[in-house]
Amino acid sequence: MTITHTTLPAPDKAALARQGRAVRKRLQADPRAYQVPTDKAEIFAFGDFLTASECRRLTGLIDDIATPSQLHEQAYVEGFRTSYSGNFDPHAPFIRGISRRIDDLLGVDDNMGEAIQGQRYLPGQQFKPHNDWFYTDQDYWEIERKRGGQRSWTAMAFLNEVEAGGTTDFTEVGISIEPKPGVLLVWNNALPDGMPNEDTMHAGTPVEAGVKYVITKWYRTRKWN
Ligand SMILES: O=C(O)CCC(=O)C(=O)O
Ligand SMILES: [Fe+2]
Repeated sequence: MTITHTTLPAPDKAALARQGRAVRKRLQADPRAYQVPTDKAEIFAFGDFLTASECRRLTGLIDDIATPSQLHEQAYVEGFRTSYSGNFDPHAPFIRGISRRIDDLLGVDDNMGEAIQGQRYLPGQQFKPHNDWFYTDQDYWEIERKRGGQRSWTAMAFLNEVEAGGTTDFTEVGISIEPKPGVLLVWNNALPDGMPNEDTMHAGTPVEAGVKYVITKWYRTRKWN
């Protein structure tokens, strides 16, 4: 029997629906937001969210903090997420400023967001198709449940131009987004009713030439700690 994750109990469903509505309303009213035309998932893009100098500064910080990326799944799958990543110090004024700008854009309280993570992919490195929301039948959920619960929205920014490869592909929606420095992607990991949206499946495809740098901020339904 195949168990799809949408048939599992959905903790935080009401909160996800509520947060979904609030953020959707705010983004759709924002003239800077471009909404990807699909009814499968709510995906928005903002051009020039970060300046060139902010992008440069962030890539330098990623080089300082990056260590091999972790996966939430207990059984580590070889080759699944081969990038290097690390969390920025959320108290550093520069990071706090960027973090607040993302909170503001979404209209979400800053204590709901995880620490911003920086990520670097060298040629051959990738993040295979995955969902950002937690699989609540996995052992890690017991920990995540207590530190903020289910993930709601994701905000991810590209920091540089990649020579070849390294696109962000939403495999179920059928779009492939090329890294452009300063562009911020924002998407709802849940459906409007608060159930996990399987169609938010996405991948960082292998970098073929050059290096790829991104930052990601994941939001929870409750206070993150
Ligand atoms: O690097 C990418 O394009 C995708 C990154 C990603 O999926 C994530 O940080 O959750
Ligand atoms: Fe992701």
